[in-house]
Amino acid sequence: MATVEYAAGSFLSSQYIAATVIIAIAGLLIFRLVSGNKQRLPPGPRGLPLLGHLHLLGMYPHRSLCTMADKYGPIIYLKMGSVPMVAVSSPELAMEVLKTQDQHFASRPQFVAGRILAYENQSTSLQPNGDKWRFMRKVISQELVTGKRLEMSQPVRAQEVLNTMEEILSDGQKGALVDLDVKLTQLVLNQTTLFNFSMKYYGRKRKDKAEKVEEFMAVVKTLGGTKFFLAEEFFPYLGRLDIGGVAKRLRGIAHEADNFYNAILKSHRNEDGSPRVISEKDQDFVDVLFAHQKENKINVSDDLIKAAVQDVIVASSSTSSATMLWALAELLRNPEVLRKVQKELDDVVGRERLAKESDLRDLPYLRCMVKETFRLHPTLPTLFPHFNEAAQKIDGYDIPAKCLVMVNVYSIGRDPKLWKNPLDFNPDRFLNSEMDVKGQNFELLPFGAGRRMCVGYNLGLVTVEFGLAQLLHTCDIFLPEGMAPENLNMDEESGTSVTRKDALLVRVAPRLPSHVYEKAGMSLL
Ligand code: HEM
Repeated sequence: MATVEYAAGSFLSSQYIAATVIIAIAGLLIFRLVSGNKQRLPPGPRGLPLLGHLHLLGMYPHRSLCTMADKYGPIIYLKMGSVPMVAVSSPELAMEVLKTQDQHFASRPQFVAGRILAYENQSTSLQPNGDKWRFMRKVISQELVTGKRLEMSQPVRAQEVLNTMEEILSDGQKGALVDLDVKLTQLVLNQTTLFNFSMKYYGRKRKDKAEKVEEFMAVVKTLGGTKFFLAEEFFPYLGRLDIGGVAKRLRGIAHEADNFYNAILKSHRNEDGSPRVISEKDQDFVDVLFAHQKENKINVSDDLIKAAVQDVIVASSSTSSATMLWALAELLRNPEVLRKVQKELDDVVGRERLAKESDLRDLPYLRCMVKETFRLHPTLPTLFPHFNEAAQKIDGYDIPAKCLVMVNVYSIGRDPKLWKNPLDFNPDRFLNSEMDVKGQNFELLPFGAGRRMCVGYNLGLVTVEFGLAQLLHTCDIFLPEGMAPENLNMDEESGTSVTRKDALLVRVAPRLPSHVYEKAGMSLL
């Protein structure tokens, strides 16, 4: 009897357990169903179990999101593995995210790649919304890229542009095809590193101050080309597996970069470790940050300084040079526009002197051409991901907490409802328009808008506009012999920013009388 009782008891007990499990699963499903019904998520395509919609983004997420927007509308909900993502692609919804609800969406997701490469996400662009981020933005906007500082650093920028034009023209005179990709990338990197820590790395006339040029070039290239999405960003439980050894590789790069920044910090310190004494006008970004470290109002660690310096190098260099290269490629494909830009330069600057930054205000067509480039080729086509800590609503839809929010400025720039013949490169569309790129017009947002807007947009803009003005004024550029404009490859390469896939190789000839170059100290051979 006891045995039967025991057996029955045991039987009942396993029935009980099975029932409990079934009820639990059913309860969970019902809860999910009910709570899922309660939430009104934005529309979007059907995802796969576990993977969500990751497989739909492909190599060029901005373009895939643009195609999805055509089907599902200007707000889409996706799952990246276990991470929710919302993409908006209309000026109205961009305004909602970046202006009306700016305070809710002004944070950043904490990327695993950023933890490895950017000193625990301490760079300005990856910091979450908080005191340190506000501090860094304030230092950059009030001490690094103020109108006064930009004016003070103008001769340095101008000299670098001149050196680059001299190299381009010299190479062109030798009959070689000139790789504008290399020349303009090096130009912007020189300008950026001079601005950040008073050293430059490239060119015939470099002061031989900087060491390990190749290593530096490799690090910047790798950082610029890194896609910030590792598998473990979206599948946290895969973290320890490090599939493909990506995290290990990133740690190697981070180590190299760290050695490099340590040397820079050391060069800005005295033997005893105190910051070097230098007049205010000669201070670079590292000096400015050391001064704040000394004040000790907020914990400005060496890591924070290194993260900030690296951020400005990566954020400013790849974006500015890529924009110039897109502009030049469009001009080569649209010779009529090129002729108009050069005619304006001849009318305003003439052929008896070189252009100056102060000429830019009198070159409206050139500035329209730059806007048109930003419209068709925003180098950060979905901005950096925005992030909301708490659940919010956009356009009546529920946005879950901790969601990646992407603003697809690429889609907006090519929307036929907003732009006539959107795929044409036509700067004239901006001629009688008040629209600018400074975050007030949500149809055109190459620098974003609101609290997270690019903090160096004024420097970025002048770098691009002046670099192009000087290049197009001093040089005639042509496609390689026999290449038709429509055959110039416009494919994209997607990394931290979207650049041209192919190098831009051109033939170059001087446009100005030789005495103008001589007077400027340029030797063309
Ligand atoms: C043509 C050149 C440039 C373009 C197109 C560009 C574009 C952008 C964009 C789209 C963002 C993200 C905005 C968002 O997430 O909402 C950004 C952020 C940023 N940019 Fe730029 N940028 C350029 C040049 C520069 C320069 C010269 C600097 C140097 C001071 C700079 C420093 C930064 C920083 C630090 C951030 C992060 C801001 C934050 O998260 O608070 N950028 N940039």
